[in-house]
Amino acid sequence: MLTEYAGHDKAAWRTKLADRRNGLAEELRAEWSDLACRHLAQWCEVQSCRSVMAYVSFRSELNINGFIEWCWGQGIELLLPRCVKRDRSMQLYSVTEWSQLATGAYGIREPDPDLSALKPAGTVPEAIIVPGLAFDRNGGRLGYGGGYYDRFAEAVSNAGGKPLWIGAGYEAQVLEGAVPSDPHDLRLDGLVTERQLAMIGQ
Ligand SMILES: Nc1nc2c(c(=O)[nH]1)N(C=O)[C@@H](CNc1ccc(C(=O)N[C@@H](CCC(=O)O)C(=O)O)cc1)CN2
Ligand SMILES: Nc1ncnc2c1ncn2[C@@H]1O[C@H](COP(=O)(O)OP(=O)(O)OP(=O)(O)O)[C@@H](O)[C@H]1O
Repeated sequence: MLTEYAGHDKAAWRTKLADRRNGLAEELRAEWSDLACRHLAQWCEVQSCRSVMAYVSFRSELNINGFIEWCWGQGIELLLPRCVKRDRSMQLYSVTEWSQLATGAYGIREPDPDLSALKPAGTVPEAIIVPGLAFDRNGGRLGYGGGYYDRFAEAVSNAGGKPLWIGAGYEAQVLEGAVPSDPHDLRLDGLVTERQLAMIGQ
């Protein structure tokens, strides 16, 4: 039952799921990350994507750096978020090389505002690749609890945008049941793992 996960229980889930992800061997994480990057690139090619919002992995997250570099090679506009802690919003920057990043909020490598181009508020990428602690097969996602992506999804929706939201993680992060979910939580359109990129409900 979804209600049994409501509210503060998410915290216990986060600890358990972070431990599980941290326990995956580094070598396997690298191998799985490479496979997922290939699925992402292939999917972008089929979609003829011209702009993608990605993330720079931290801790033991699925590393999509290979995909980011593939986008650069293809001339696909690559957007990365910068956290604004004050109101827990995210601003988008267009990034063309790693040297434009600097260590930012939470120790995550983010666009350096002096070295990258800020996109106007309301910019809507065609696809948004979303990190997380856990996912389910119906578009549910559990993040770190900052609500950054949930707020961003609301802003995108208010701007009238309809991007494709693609969760990214290892198969080991995909729960067979439903992840704890609240009404404000972002729903994903697809999920990429080392196994495949699958659209939800297909
Ligand atoms: N690579 C990457 N970038 C991302 C995210 C992400 O999950 N992965 N985010 C996705 O939202 C945003 C950052 N959100 C974060 C929110 C909380 C914590 C964090 O360290 N939380 C503490 C516990 C709570 C606290 O101290 O405030 C922790 O986990 O120890 C980290 C990132 C934006 N950028
Ligand atoms: N659109 C929103 N507007 C205002 N507050 C929000 C919004 N979405 C989420 N929040 C708040 O943000 C907090 C964190 O939400 P939640 O626990 O769902 O985070 P999460 O999705 O796991 O984290 P993240 O998106 O950062 O990875 C909650 O207190 C929630 O009420």
